[in-house]
Amino acid sequence: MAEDRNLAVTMNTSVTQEQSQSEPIQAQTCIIIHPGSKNLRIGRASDVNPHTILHAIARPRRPKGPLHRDPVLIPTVELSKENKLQVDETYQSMRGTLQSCLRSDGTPRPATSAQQVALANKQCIPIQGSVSKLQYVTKSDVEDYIIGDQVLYAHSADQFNVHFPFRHGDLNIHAGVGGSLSSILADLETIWGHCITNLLEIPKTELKHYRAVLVIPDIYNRLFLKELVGLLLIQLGFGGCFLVQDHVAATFGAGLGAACVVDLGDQKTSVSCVEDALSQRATRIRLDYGGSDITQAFYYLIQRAGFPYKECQPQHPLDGALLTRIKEGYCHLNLDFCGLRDVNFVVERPGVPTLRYHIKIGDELLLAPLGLFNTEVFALTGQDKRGQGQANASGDPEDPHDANYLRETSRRAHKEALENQSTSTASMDPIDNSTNAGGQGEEDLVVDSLAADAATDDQPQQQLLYSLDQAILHSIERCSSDEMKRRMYSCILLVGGGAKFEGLSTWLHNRLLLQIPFQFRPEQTEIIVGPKEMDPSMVAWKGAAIMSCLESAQELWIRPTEWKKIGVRLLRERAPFYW
Ligand SMILES: Nc1ncnc2c1ncn2[C@@H]1O[C@H](COP(=O)(O)OP(=O)(O)OP(=O)(O)O)[C@@H](O)[C@H]1O
Repeated sequence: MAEDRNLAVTMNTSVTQEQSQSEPIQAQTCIIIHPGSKNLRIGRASDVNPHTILHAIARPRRPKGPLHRDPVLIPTVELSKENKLQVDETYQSMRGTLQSCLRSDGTPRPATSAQQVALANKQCIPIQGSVSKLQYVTKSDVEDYIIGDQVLYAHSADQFNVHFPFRHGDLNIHAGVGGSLSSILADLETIWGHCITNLLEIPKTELKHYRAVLVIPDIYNRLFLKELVGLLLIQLGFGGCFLVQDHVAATFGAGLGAACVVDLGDQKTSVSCVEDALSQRATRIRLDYGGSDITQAFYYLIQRAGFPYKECQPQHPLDGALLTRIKEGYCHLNLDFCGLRDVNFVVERPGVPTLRYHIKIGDELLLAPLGLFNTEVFALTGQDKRGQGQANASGDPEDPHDANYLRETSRRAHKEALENQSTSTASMDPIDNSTNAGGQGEEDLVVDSLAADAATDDQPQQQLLYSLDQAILHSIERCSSDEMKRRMYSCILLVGGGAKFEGLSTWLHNRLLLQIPFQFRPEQTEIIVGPKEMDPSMVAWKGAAIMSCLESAQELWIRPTEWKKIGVRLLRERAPFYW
């Protein structure tokens, strides 16, 4: 019911004349903010593309204060013997599969081995260039903080604390310094405020004339959302804001009414089914792996194939960024690319001569992204990786109609209904009594499920670490009707930077074709990456920009005055998603 109401809010184009006149839609005064675990995308709704920066901040460390440096790449872990064996066996079996693959013209595809690659790189000596003009940023260069890509150059000798406010697709709460909710909100205020002033060139004092749309994760934590609205309206001082889920925004960006949306980010992969601007709650899945895990898997593989840049330290920000660039430039899922391929890269560290490498890499380029379909290998970056679904709503002291209230009133109403039933049935024919017993059973079920809801408040539903194809199948299986399942199987939208691997859509298509249940098989399954030639990592941002200008979105805006007065209840009433 609540979902239907919100659907009406989002899609309703019959905003009253008065409202639309009083609030003209001006794309230049709408700022769209899409924060990610690695990247921040920010820009005016009227911009063709947003500014994309590393979503990180470095702050000078206090003398003798605690040190905390969030890594650029998700770190690898010490593998147990069994896990190491499992990872190696999985790669071995993947290599075996590649050996039996055909190219698109039907000819056998020659596979490469790690030994072949190691042999080809044995003689590789890097070419030394001139001394790099890059410089590390030191404490004396900085007044308060460093933001964005500059953070990669924050002096390594423990002068700075480095924070990424988002990790694994959600706020990066941790027990270390800078890991509390208030510290993270302070970091976000600084980073976003800095971008607005310096990249968008809007003075902070002017923000009351601007509105913000915040793109939030599909699976969200209500407490965090409440704080983020406060950050936009009170701390940053925007004149209005609304929140939109990234998957819903992606369907707007792609111009689709219904799609199973798959977001391949840096540290998470999320899937959900969206129809008419609503992400179906039961279909939401977030998995603990993304592009960063693929980069680490790639490094693991090339190390075993004699990677000649022996000094590489993936935990060093500049090497982490270098490995990421090589992955982005060369890794693929295209079976027509085979044999040893030339890979060129330059190692550049401030103040020392650059080193240019020309090396060969073989099937490692394909095996690394194939981890998306063989998730056992992601044990490399964590042996307890999981998936999760949307947590149930919990109580909020500021919201008199919070989930607890709804649960209580449902229980009371249920009890009264039962009492009424028993008095009325007492005077009835015993045959009718038995009919009522059946009805009562049904209502008990409702109460049971409400009780179960209470038991799982705030606890994200734990799920298995599905592979990409399994996650899509599981998500679609949870759609409420067969018709919807059919629609979702016919249109799968891939977004996020990780969707850019060449050949990913064909690979996924082939995997899914074999597994879609016969009765739901659509005439055609379309897998869309980069709709309308858009960069897949910008689709959600674009969608939010489009939404902000729709007349139907005008009733979603939350104003600072009403937020101060009414608070979180406004989100229940206005959010374009089930609160
Ligand atoms: N051409 C490419 N090929 C493969 N991967 C790419 C390419 N370009 C970017 N990526 C990867 O995409 C990821 C970043 O994607 P995106 O910006 O969508 O993530 P994010 O929003 O910051 O993170 P998250 O969604 O996990 O919160 C990085 O891991 C990056 O290496």
